[in-house]
Amino acid sequence: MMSPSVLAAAAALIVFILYVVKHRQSCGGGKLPPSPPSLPLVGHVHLMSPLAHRSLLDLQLRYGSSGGLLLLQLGRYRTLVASTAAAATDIFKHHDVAFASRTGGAVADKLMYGRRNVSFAPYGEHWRRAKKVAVVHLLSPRRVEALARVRGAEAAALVDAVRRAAGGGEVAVELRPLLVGYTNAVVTRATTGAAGHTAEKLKRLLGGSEALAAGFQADDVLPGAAARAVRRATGLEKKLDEQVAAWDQFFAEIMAAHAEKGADGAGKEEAEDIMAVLLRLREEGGTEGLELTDDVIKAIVKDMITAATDTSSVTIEWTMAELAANPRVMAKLNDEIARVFANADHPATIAEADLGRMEYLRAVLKEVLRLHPPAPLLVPHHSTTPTVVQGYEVPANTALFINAWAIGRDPAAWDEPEEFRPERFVEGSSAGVDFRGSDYQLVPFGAGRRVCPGINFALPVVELALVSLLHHFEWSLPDGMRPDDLDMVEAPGLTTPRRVPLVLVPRARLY
Ligand code: HEM
Repeated sequence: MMSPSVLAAAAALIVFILYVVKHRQSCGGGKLPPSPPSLPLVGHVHLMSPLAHRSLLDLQLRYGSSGGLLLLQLGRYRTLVASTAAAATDIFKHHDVAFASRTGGAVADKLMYGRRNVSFAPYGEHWRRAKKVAVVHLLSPRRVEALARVRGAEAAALVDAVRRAAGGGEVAVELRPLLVGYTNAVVTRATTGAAGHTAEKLKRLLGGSEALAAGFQADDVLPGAAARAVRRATGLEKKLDEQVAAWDQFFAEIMAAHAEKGADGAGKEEAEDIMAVLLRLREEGGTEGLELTDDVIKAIVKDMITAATDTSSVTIEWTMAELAANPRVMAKLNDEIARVFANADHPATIAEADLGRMEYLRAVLKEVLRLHPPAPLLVPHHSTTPTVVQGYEVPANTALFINAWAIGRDPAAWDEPEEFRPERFVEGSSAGVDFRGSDYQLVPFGAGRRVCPGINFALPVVELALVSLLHHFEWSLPDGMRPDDLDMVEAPGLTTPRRVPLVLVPRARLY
């Protein structure tokens, strides 16, 4: 007798063949963007390595159009890949609405309450309202400003954690757990108002979800019912259900705690966390037309937590790595920090207002995000109408990868793109280029309608941690290691930390 998993795989294959035949028939007859040779059924999946952004740049260079477009069949998704600043410019300037939706799937549905969050929501009224709530009420400059005390306290805790890890001597320290601890603590406090035990719980939940979302899934290759059969047969469905239940329980407890606090929070709007703001908006009716059910509130808070935590810690780790790899830049940034502090009222404490006076710090951060965008393919977009991009027809229902990692290395947009040189943002042809979505050669936060709404939240979190680490410690490579020895390759995933966690030696500075 056949085992359930063999039966499921056979059923999946049949459904998949039917799906591919139907799908291929639905493509129009215009001039499509160029594609590499494909295999029956799998399309181009076999050409992808786990580091998709790197495979996609290789494929672009071999098979792509001169403008930077490539069309692939990745499992069940016909996928347009944009790998140059010119291609990104055309898409964001002229076809933003057409590509403003997201690819979906049962896993995203399950993990995000039927995609009723912001980042995975299909383009439409729910997304529009939820994003407005996020921009106007949750991540506004005023609310970000109100979290300054939280950031200050957690940055001080990060410095203490480094001191403890170094044990008072000059000991090599692995930075990642400390940085994840820092961003996790800031984000937990900002979203739920809780700390300590709650932050630990959240860290475990985030770890579990990441493992489930990593790599190519049955969902990416097979249509609905077949993918579900494979998930069931492989035990993934059960793990997913357990994860979903654990997150839901977590949020139910946080909501209950907020309800208990009740009117205590009223009148103290400035100190409100994101969950509290959403509950208040529901109460007051100022929800921009968004129906804020319990599930929608949970979906949005979960979205903020998952979008904010790893992206920020990954950025800080890459920055410290580039500084260790480029001692000249490290020394210049240290000088800037020392100069600003020498003129500050309290030279030992860091005021966020001082960050705005650190022009070179911002240039360093731009250079890091150019070479190491934490989400190298952004979040995949999806087209809802047919379009013509750079003269090529792109049918509706096409996924879109904007390869921000490749665009940051586009030789038509950047002088000596592989060189780490923050000065390019201060003088020369790239001076003034910013990452907020209007300069399409630098899109670590995306651009257009789907641009990241968390930029203002992320910048002080990242910059305050960096300045704290550099102001309180001198950093060097472990004994015997030279800057060129640092491995600068990413680990696979939707967000890409360093493949090799960064280990550096801190030496406390005395003030
Ligand atoms: C260094 C930190 C961060 C980076 C590099 C980053 C990057 C991104 C990218 C690439 C996207 C997708 C853009 C696109 O699809 O075109 C995105 C979307 C999003 N980000 Fe961020 N992000 C960061 C921090 C944050 C923070 C702190 C928050 C919230 C507190 C946040 C909330 C979101 C949300 C809600 C979306 C979905 C927007 C939509 O689909 O309309 N992000 N982010």
